[in-house]
Amino acid sequence: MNIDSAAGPSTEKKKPVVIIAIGMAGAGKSTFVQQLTTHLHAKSPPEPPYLLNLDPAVVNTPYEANIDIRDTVDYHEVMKQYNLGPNGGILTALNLFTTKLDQVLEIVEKRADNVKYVVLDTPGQIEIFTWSASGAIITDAIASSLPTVVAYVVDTPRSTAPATFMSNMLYACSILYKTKLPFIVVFNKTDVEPHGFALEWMQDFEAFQAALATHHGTTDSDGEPTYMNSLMNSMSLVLDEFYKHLKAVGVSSVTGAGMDEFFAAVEASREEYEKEYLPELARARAQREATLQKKKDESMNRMMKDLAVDRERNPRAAALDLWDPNEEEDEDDGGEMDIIDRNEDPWPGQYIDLTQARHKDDDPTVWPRPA
Ligand SMILES: Nc1nc2c(ncn2[C@@H]2O[C@H](COP(=O)(O)OP(=O)(O)OP(=O)(O)O)[C@@H](O)[C@H]2O)c(=O)[nH]1
Repeated sequence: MNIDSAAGPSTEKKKPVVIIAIGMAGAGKSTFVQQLTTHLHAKSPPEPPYLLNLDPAVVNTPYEANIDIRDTVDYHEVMKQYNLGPNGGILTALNLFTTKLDQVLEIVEKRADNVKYVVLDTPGQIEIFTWSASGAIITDAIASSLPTVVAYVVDTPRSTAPATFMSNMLYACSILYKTKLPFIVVFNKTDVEPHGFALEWMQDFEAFQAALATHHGTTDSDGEPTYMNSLMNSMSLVLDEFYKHLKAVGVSSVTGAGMDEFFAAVEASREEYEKEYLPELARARAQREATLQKKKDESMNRMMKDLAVDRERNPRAAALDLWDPNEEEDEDDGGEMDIIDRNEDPWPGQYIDLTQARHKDDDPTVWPRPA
């Protein structure tokens, strides 16, 4: 953070917070990211965020991304070469981009001292990011190096019907339990529809049930509650528990209303990340390492036993099988940077189309085809 010079040399610099903007198509993610940027630029001194666009299919972004997936993967080429439709194309483009994730992280970490926020705009088709392996890899990799928060953008005017609201909240719930990251529900477009009704439904399940009872289509021709109505009634009790684990704010990405509240929620989420997510991450990592070490030890013991048996059976071959210290080691292929950080000066031929690699005779790379 930019405050440490004022706070004295002993104060440790805070890491930037990564905000992952997720939401249904048309919820306003890109406009929200643009409004975040405007808000941070307007601060004194300005705090421009570091922006990553992960939507390969977006035609225009209303902000200038620092790293843009479209610089690395040509989504139309991916569709053509792999014979895919739009969703398959976006998913495959994201998979190809994920193969370069180490470079992205390296660049982001280099910028970490100079920015307070890193913002990720995700593909319009929500499930492509939230339910794909690459989405999970990107989220986990980022969250294991920097404090990360999910901003789940909701189209408020389209969520006023209890059934739509509940579907949206169930989706949010599934993302929360999948990522386990601090979670902010951002009720967007409050200039069109204030989000008071949503907060009330989240705080008081009886208010939600009352809204459900009065909403048309929730009773059958005999005036009895429909199956859907009963289901949603029960679900509202389940979701009541889930609502306790998240923060909710209302914003307008057009007027900028609610942005201060959003950033207050982000700061609270940073603390939550440090207190809850990090220890859990360390525990899971230690467990994984212990399991891996156990497996390694087991296979090493097995191999040593097999080797001993082989040597006993064939002592002549064993005598020839010696390590030669003069033998040359395999050379490291060096980490050539392909990801473009737009903050740096452009250079000729910086555009790298990953999909074109398949066509170069001298390049043996074969991109994996989707299953
Ligand atoms: N009135 C109003 N309109 C908004 C607001 N935020 C976004 N919009 C509009 O909603 C539409 C969708 O916004 P986008 O930012 O493109 O939504 P998105 O979620 O990025 O959409 P995808 O590209 O499909 O992922 C656009 O017409 C925006 O102008 C808001 O706060 N208020």
